[in-house]
Amino acid sequence: MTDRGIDDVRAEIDAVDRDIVRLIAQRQRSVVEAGLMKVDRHAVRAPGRVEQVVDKVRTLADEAGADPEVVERTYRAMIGAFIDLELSVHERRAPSRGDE
Ligand SMILES: O=C(O)C(=O)C[C@]1(C(=O)O)C=C[C@@H](O)C=C1
Repeated sequence: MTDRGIDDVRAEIDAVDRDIVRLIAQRQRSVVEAGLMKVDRHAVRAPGRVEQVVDKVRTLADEAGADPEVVERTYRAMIGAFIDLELSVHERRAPSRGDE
């Protein structure tokens, strides 16, 4: 038997969430910088790069003892949100001519 209760486990989850959000903020700064370097909306979406990232994090998940399926789905959702952010940053820098 353990003395740990649900509050202890949730405190641990909350601490992990603080780390995750801090790392998402760090990742966001790099993603926005990458978006500013790209020439058009297709380059922002970079579908080949998305698959590379997903392959890489599935391997990292295996090594770390995380479920690769959970990690892949988390990353696809996160990258989708980052693509929207990059597109809005890109659009503000170079308003679309509607032909991309
Ligand atoms: O690697 C890039 O080019 C990025 O902009 C980063 C990132 C990502 O979040 O991983 C975001 C948008 C692209 O679709 C591909 C990958």
